[in-house]
Amino acid sequence: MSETVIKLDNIDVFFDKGKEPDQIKAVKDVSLEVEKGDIYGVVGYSGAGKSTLVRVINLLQIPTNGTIEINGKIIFSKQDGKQATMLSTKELREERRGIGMIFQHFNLLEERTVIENVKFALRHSHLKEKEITDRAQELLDLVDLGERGDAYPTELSGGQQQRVAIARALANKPDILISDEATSALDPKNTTQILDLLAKLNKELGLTIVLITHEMDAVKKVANKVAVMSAGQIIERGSLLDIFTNSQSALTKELVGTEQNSQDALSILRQSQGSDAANTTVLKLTYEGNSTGDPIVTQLYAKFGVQTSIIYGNVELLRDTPVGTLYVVVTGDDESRQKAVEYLHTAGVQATEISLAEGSENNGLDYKCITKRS
Ligand SMILES: Nc1ncnc2c1ncn2[C@@H]1O[C@H](COP(=O)(O)OP(=O)(O)OP(=O)(O)O)[C@@H](O)[C@H]1O
Repeated sequence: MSETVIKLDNIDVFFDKGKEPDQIKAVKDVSLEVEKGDIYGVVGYSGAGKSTLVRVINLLQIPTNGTIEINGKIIFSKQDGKQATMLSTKELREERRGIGMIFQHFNLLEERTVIENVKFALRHSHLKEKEITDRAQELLDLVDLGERGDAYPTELSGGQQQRVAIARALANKPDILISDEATSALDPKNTTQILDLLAKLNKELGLTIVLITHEMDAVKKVANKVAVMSAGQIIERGSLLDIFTNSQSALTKELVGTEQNSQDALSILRQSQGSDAANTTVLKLTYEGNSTGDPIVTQLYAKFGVQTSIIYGNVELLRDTPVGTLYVVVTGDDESRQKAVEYLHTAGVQATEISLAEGSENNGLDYKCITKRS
């Protein structure tokens, strides 16, 4: 059974602007549930409110209103200015130990060696000196830097420094890790290494990760769930697959890149359709796993006598699962086309009918979901 580890209810974070009457509403009425073992991507452009929202999780940012529950315990609650729950400083320190955090800038102590940086995070633990050293070494081994304990941060690459920061963040054995743009300053190779490491920690330690980023590629590689933020609110959320294959808002489509693909497909379709639109249906097909589109499309002719032309296609890796998208034109009588669509449904293919009418919603694309993945 799934277990909720982070529950944010109706969170507002408003900042006063000095003497001005208006406030900056950085987070507006946001609710979010993160379950144990999730890698929950929170994406959006700069200024959307992502950092402010995640800083609320460990009360680095005190909300204006809302309730924060961590591992079933309410650690903060305030509604309409009335405070119901706020932990003491000591309790808060304890709670924060259960939540590690990494940032875009690694914030390492440059005058201390790598192992000393990790040991620094254990200075308030009740461990003895030898135990602290052993634990720090164990953490460095975990992030594949077991041999570099005596190096200084400046002797390491950006990716290695971020791995030290991860080791430090895990020092007190948190069950939640918040990653705030942790790969934003890294090159693609180091980014991949860090994301692979986060995925490994998630899998091997059962670490729950909240991944704040403006890079959809990072989310695509490791997250299982995604929330899209804009102007202080979550405008869309869902499983990684849903967000990529069935995104609703223009911003989400823009972030995942499907908007451009759709527009390319649409313009090809408009050119190729001509006036012969009778007896045809334009479909966007989405399928996951190792099946490829070709056999499915070929089978439609053999089984139902409908002709199917592929107009546009691509395959993406979501986590490690290939997900294909095809834009196809299906030609045949009404009944055969309907049967073909039903067959696609039973074959686990999501089919979305596309209207080519000019001026229809969404820049000419009018989605009507006619089958759903079962
Ligand atoms: N301490 C603060 N005082 C006043 N305004 C703030 C404060 N912190 C954040 N803001 C404002 O709140 C809004 C959201 O900022 P936030 O940093 O949460 O966005 P973000 O999505 O994380 O973007 P970025 O990646 O650029 O940090 C912005 O308008 C920002 O200027």
